[in-house]
Amino acid sequence: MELAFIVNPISGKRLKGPQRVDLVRAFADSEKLDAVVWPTERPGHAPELAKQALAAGAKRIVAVGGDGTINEIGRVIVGTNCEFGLVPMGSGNGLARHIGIPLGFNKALRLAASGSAIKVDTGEADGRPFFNVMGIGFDAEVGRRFNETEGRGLLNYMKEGWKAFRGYRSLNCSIETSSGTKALNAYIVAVANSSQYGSNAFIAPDASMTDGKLNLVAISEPNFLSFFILIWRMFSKKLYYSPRVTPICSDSFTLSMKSGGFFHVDGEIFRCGEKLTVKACPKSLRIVAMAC
Ligand SMILES: Nc1ncnc2c1ncn2[C@@H]1O[C@H](COP(=O)(O)OP(=O)(O)OP(=O)(O)O)[C@@H](O)[C@H]1O
Repeated sequence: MELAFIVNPISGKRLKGPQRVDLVRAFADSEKLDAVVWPTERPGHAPELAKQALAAGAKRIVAVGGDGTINEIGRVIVGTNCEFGLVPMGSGNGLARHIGIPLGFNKALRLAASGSAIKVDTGEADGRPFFNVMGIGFDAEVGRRFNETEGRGLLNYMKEGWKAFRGYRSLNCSIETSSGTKALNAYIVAVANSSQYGSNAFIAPDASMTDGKLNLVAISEPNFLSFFILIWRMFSKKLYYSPRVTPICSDSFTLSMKSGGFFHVDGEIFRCGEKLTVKACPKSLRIVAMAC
């Protein structure tokens, strides 16, 4: 078996359910690919299927889903020789957008099956691989709320963001890198491997996935007006112009907080203690990409 398509039938909004799986099967048949097409049946199923595909000798595994599905499969592939293809079917598709994958289903399928792969960096937070963005503070709080709602998409994400904004207070943390330690009172601390959360909301507009580094972006507590200005700056790639934003580029970060809390990796929420180590893993993933 050359190729394995792992299809999350419930992610995003387009072509949901069995028809998504059928379309991938029809594509694999029409192109006469030496491929299997496996749908995921529950959360946590994609990593099991990815392990199965690796054990069966797949040379390329294609994730058909959103950033959560990409993370579930990517964390099995990272550090191996197996190539990774993406067919973006999520609500934000941050990683796919960063690496120039077409959002159209057929174009993306074609590229994922036959495009060439390049080696890119990945990140690790508390030992958990991430490919797009990880974060603590407000960032993790919005992710936690978003995961608990049925609704998907940018509008629902912003709705949850607004609800969280009304009750959230910043956290004191210190950020240690090889060039020193910085104490901050931050509302959001995000560490980005790619440039955007998804839906063209750029948290680290200058991020590169081949520089061996990650981009930490700390944002101090906004008021009502600056909350909306920050959002506008994100969508216009101008976040770093804000006086509330501190960007730091490094190959590793140790974040120390007064108490433990939550962090997210690519939108998946986990608990952390008072210290959280985030590091870059240079050139650790072979991914089909048009840009990086
Ligand atoms: N058959 C299934 N039923 C329910 N949940 C599933 C199934 N297969 C996968 N999942 C879970 O669906 C979750 C959401 O998937 P994913 O993140 O890819 O989509 P999304 O949230 O719509 O997109 P994005 O991450 O871009 O916002 C994942 O955490 C995954 O574990």
